[in-house]
Order: sequence, then structure tokens, then C-alpha cells
Amino acid sequence: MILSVEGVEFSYNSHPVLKDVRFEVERGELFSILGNNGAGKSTLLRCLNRIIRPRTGSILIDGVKLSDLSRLEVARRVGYVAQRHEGSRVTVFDAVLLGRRPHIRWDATEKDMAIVREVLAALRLEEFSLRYLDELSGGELQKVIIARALAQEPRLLLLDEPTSNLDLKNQYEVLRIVKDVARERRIAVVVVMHDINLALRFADRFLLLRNGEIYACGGREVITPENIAGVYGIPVRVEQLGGVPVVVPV
Ligand SMILES: Nc1ncnc2c1ncn2[C@@H]1O[C@H](COP(=O)(O)OP(=O)(O)OP(=O)(O)O)[C@@H](O)[C@H]1O
Repeated sequence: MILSVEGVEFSYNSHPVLKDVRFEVERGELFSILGNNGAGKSTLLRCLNRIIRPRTGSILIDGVKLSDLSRLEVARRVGYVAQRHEGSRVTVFDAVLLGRRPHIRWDATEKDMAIVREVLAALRLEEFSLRYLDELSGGELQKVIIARALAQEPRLLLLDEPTSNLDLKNQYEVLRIVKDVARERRIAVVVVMHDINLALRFADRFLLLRNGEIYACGGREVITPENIAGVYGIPVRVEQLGGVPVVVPV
């Protein structure tokens, strides 16, 4: 088990956002968090990266309490891609190399450079290597931020709506790469997604969050018309298409 979340509660000021959230993510697993707008998905990811600290409950990474780790130790273990990012006057290569920073002692080594080149190739970003981030399209920038998190080689990778700016081809490519990385490197990947059908295609397990509470958690069997209606308040059918369940609003 890489990630164990036990009874996490979080409030902004006195407004409760997460209530008794508990789940586990195994190595090699792509775990998808789904839920209505404002359900607390991003807040949960920020707790998992210790950007914010839960009021109660505990989060364990490889059995070690997140709250006992130093900032550097968290950065070595947890990669995080936020929902929004802004371009800056840094080249794509340097931005991805920044992902290696938690592992670099004095100066970047040939190994760090090789990892960056490998990640850029996997995400088909090589031609942009020397471009500045503020000269990229929204989708290209999103891929660079994901590349930086992959270069970090975390044990736990947290992605907040990683495909929101990507076209159809890039959505599939990026999720395929992330899934392969999870399997091959035996890391845990937690992805917040709005597209249930994309989640159904790539995720191994699902957490349905409604207004800060777990509504359901499990494999494809939890993606039922009842659960989707309960979380999103919209009637749907679940059809099979090429062996993959597809959620269709009715
Ligand atoms: N910094 C903050 N201060 C106060 N309240 C906040 C803050 N950030 C989020 N909230 C509130 O906490 C709740 C959960 O927000 P969060 O962003 O985690 O939801 P979400 O499930 O990621 O939503 P979405 O699908 O719309 O991105 C919302 O009601 C939101 O208004």
C-alpha cells in the first residue's frame, strides 16, 4: 500500500469541506477521484501534498505519516500537478529539470538530464525544449507541467484535472503514459477527473465524493446509474461499448 488516508477532516475557517475521508491506493494503481463541483476534490489533493493540513485524521505514504516528513522529504515522494498553471520566462527543458530539484544535491547530473530528455520524448515535447513556457499553448503548457511531475519520479503522483486543456488525442496519450508509468514504476497515481468516461477507460478504482463525503469507492462496479445520479443529480444509463462501460445522460 503506498497511500493510506484515514478519517481525514478539513475545514476552511469553520466551513467543513472534507468529512471522514478514508481510502487506500496500492502500488501500480491509477485511482480516480470523481465528484460534483465544490465536492472537495482539489482540497483533498492539497491535503495529500501537505499544502494544507487536515484538522483530524492521518495520511500515510509507505507507512510513514505525511505530517512527520520534512518539506524536502514530501517533495521527494509526492508529485503534484495543480488545476491551473501560468507560463513564465523559463524554457521547457529547465522547467522539467526543476522536477529533479528534490533529488539534486549540488548540481544536476547526467542522470538528471537523461531523465528529463526521456520524459520530454515520452510526452512528445522535444521540439519545444528551448521554447519559453509563456510561448506555449494551454495544452502544451499542461503537458510540460505533467512532464515536470514525472521527472520528479515520485512514489505518489497527484494530478488535478490533468486533461482539462488537452485535445482528444492528447487526453488519451497523457493518461496512457501516466497509466504506464504507474504500472511500470509501481507508483500510485491519484487523478481528479470530471470526465467519467475517460476515468472509466483508464482508472483502476474510483472514489465518488459528494459534498466532502465518500459516496462510493471501488472498481467499475461503483459506476452505476444510482451512484452517478446520487453524486451529480442527473439521470444516466451505463452502456457497454467495446468492453468498456460508458456513462450516457438520459
Ligand atoms: N481557499 C479557500 N478558502 C475557502 N473556501 C475554499 C477555498 N478553496 C476552496 N474552498 C471551498 O471548499 C469547497 C471545496 O472546494 P474544492 O476546490 O476542493 O472543490 P472541487 O471538488 O475541487 O471543485 P471543482 O470540481 O469545482 O474544481 C468549495 O465549497 C469551495 O468554495
